Amino acid sequence: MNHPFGRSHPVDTALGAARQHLVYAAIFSGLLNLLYLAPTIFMLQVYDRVVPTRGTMTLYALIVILTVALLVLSLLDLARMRLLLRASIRLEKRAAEPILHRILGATTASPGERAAAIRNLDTLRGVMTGPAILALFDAPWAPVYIFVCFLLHPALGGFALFASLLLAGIAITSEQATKRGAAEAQARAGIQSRIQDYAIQTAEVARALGMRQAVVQVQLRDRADLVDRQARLAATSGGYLAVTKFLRQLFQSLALGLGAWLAVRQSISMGSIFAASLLVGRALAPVEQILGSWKNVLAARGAYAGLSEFLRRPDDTAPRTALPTPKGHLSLSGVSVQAPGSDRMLLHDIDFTAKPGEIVALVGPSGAGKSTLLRVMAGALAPDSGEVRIDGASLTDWDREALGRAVGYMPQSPSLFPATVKTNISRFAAVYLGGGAELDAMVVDAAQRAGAHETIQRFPQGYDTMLTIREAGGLSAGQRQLVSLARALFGRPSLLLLDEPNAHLDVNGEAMLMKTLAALRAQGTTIIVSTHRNSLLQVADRMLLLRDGAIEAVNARPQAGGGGGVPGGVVTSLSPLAGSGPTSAAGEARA
Ligand SMILES: Nc1ncnc2c1ncn2[C@@H]1O[C@H](COP(=O)(O)OP(=O)(O)OP(=O)(O)O)[C@@H](O)[C@H]1O
Repeated sequence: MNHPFGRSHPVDTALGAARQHLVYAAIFSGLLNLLYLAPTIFMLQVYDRVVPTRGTMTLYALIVILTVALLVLSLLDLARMRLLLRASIRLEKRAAEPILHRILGATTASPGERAAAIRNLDTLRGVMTGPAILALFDAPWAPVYIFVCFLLHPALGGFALFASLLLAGIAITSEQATKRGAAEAQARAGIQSRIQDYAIQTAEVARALGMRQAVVQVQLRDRADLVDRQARLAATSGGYLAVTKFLRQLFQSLALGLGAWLAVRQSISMGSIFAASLLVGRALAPVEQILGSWKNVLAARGAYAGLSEFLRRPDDTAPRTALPTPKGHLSLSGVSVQAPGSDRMLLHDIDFTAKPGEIVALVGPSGAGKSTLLRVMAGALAPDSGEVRIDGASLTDWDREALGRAVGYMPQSPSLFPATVKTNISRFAAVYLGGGAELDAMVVDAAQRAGAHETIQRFPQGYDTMLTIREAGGLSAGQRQLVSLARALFGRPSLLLLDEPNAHLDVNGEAMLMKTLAALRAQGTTIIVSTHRNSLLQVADRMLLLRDGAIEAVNARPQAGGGGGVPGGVVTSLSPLAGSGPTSAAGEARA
């Protein structure tokens, strides 16, 4: 699929696309603000023209004009709201796709950063139709009201100018005072919501292990911290808002007083007294509006900055030149991976190659880096240095989607989606292949080769059984593993990466898996399989021993009777691999 926004900043592109609507909304705001003057002019005319001349006909005419002006004002207001709504829909349409692609496609982002990115887009879209943007649109028109005040009398104009500058100053001070706290509170709220989701998911374990009290206490502490931050922020911005409200009301009344004083001195007409008060009020209103919705303005700014930062990462979703379907030549050179946020090496300078029709068993003690290595080989995790190549092309040069369809990856935790078993196995292929008998046949073929067909048929609705959002998806650990294996085998991949595929399989399942792997090897599939159990080693051509993130040994398959070079066969070579014995399999492997 083409991602036309992959290379530039998709939010800027989307905002650019919504610009026309925003420009019209700004123009409408101008007209609206001119029409807001209508009641003031009406009042001036009533006091200064109608009352002194007792001109009832003039009054009727003025009422008609005022009614029309207010009607047009309401229609413009409605049209402006619709324009902003359209702009937000446009933002969603243009930005959601590239951002979702990046969220799922970025190899370097943490889950928190991915979750924040989509939340930021929602925030940005929400602000487009909220009161904050209206206040921002109205603010530039305040000078018009001040100008009209000047027309009434320079003293009134000067007063309006002073009042609006003072309130603008307060608004800027408020922004400075709350900026940092707001950003921190927003970041904490994001973390907090993720922790809470996790606590809900793991509630079962917490109940069983008597951890409820403790988990609740920890949650309460975190919540209290967040509430405290938010309360402090609200108190600060609330204080500024209260001062602003007080000053605005005071200034509005003082304008009336100033007008009366000027009228007594016969410098202005009677009508101008009230007009001055209304105009000053109108000129100051946007400042108060902006302060009232400042939280949203800050949130929008933070959201935009957050999205920009996220989108500055390398774009893994950008289209690449189509390469032929891979045959399965895998090579790693100098691959190193660091633990996020520390300099601990999870993988260190890995050099390794595998060719089509070969099964390599990845072994090593717990935490040796087997899963990490498989994730790197699958392109799920980008190495910090070094290169992974498939059929000679670097992973970064492959079109990730096309390559992914030729790769079968089965992670340690099956990670199934809340969809039907068929949809899961087919990797949502119906979206691009369309459904139909051919797809069904491919799904059943994958399930049969994974030894999952019979198991799936025993599910309540067979292949159409819906997996739930719950962590286990409504299946047993072994069943999940079978479905995940079938998904890995879907589409007959040329490179198969399996992370402990037999961890939950029964004896029959394991025997079936070994038969499948042998058959796939015969068809020329490259297979890398990590395991803690010795049985799978019987089908392996080579064994790669990892320890502390580094390759300790690569050796040919141990044959019964020591033919492969490991004295004592597979079983004796495995126990040290589990990390307990003093004699390492590596030593044996080197022998
Ligand atoms: N996201 C992560 N952040 C930090 N450290 C990590 C992360 N994932 C894995 N590790 C660390 O990387 C090391 C290797 O983990 P990995 O899961 O690759 O080991 P493994 O050999 O597959 O272990 P096992 O046999 O228990 O599955 C471990 O020390 C682990 O603590």
